[in-house]
Amino acid sequence: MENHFQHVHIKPHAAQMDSLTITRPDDLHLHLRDGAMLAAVLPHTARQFGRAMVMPNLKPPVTTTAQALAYRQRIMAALPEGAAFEPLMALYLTDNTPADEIRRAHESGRVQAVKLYPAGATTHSDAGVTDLKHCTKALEAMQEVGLPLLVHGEVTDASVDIFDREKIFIDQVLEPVRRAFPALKVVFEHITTQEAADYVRDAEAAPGMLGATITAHHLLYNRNALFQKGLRPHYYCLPVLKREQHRLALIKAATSGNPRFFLGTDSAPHPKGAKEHDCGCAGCYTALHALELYAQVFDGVGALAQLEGFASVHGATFYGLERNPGTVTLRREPWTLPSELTAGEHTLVPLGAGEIIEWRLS
Ligand SMILES: NC(=O)N[C@@H](CC(=O)O)C(=O)O
Ligand SMILES: [Zn+2]
Ligand SMILES: [Zn+2]
Repeated sequence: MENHFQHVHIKPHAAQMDSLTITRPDDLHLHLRDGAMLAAVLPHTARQFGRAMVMPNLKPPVTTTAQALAYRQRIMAALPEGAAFEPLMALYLTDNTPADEIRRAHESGRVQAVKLYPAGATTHSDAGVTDLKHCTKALEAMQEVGLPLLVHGEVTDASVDIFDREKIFIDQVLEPVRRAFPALKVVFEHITTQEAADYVRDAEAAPGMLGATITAHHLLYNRNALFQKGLRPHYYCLPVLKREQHRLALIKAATSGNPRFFLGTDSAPHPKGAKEHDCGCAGCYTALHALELYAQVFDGVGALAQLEGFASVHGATFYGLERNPGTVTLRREPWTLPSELTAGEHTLVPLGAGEIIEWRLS
């Protein structure tokens, strides 16, 4: 059982389902990168998902509508022939984002969100926001035109323990910004703690005003995965994996049917050499097998019936989008995940490399 997603407790259920067909899903938090990496990873996402919210933390970051539209064109050009996939674009918020840029983004019809990276919080966040007080005009404009704020929800204060950064972000940043801008739509991205799940579930918010994405890796693993018989860089992401108690709270949230919770893989490709390094990059590569990983989790708690809402309905509704046309089918058909993949001149190691996964996309 060693290499077999041992953290998911399989519940016996009355009628075992061996196949599941759902509306084509959306990945509402995704890193596609650029150039050869984009070309290598995009087909994995386009095979499964109808749309994805593409993160703007390129180097340099996507801070203007013009840059977002140009990036969108590069993504469209990298799509495999005949793929029906639509990238949803996000702007990277900085201390200097003018309100006019927000209006241009909205008017383009192609930019669906604005992303807050607290400066220094994660990969390519150095150009991020040092203090939200610099962003008042931009946030007012977002509130006015209805562009959601997506947050990497961690404080960066060096005195705050890395495992507490998300919990403290709720009180220090998230709740104050939601109070100051009551008509701002907010997505708490890649939540990792019980506190975040409880906050999103319980906060007072009209329908469509507050959401959260949950990754497959935070549903599958607790922080022990980082230290399983040695240091495991491919399980290192931000926010970092947490205790089992938190993983269980996330599973509860994701499988609850609550429309505030939806799928966002945070698939974040980094070349193998940049992960297996003395200062390894944060990010797990899950685009290859994203939907299958989520199916594994939902099946593990007997909640496959909730997968379609989480993966294909709640996120689309939040963003005011129609559901995707078409369906995807998953079958119970165990297969072994590849130990690595070629991505142009680079190698990628997918999450759970070498492990057996129960579900397979047809
Ligand atoms: N999640 C990660 O660990 N890394 C992401 C950035 C992010 O989403 O915070 C990346 O771009 O590599
Ligand atoms: Zn992030
Ligand atoms: Zn991310």
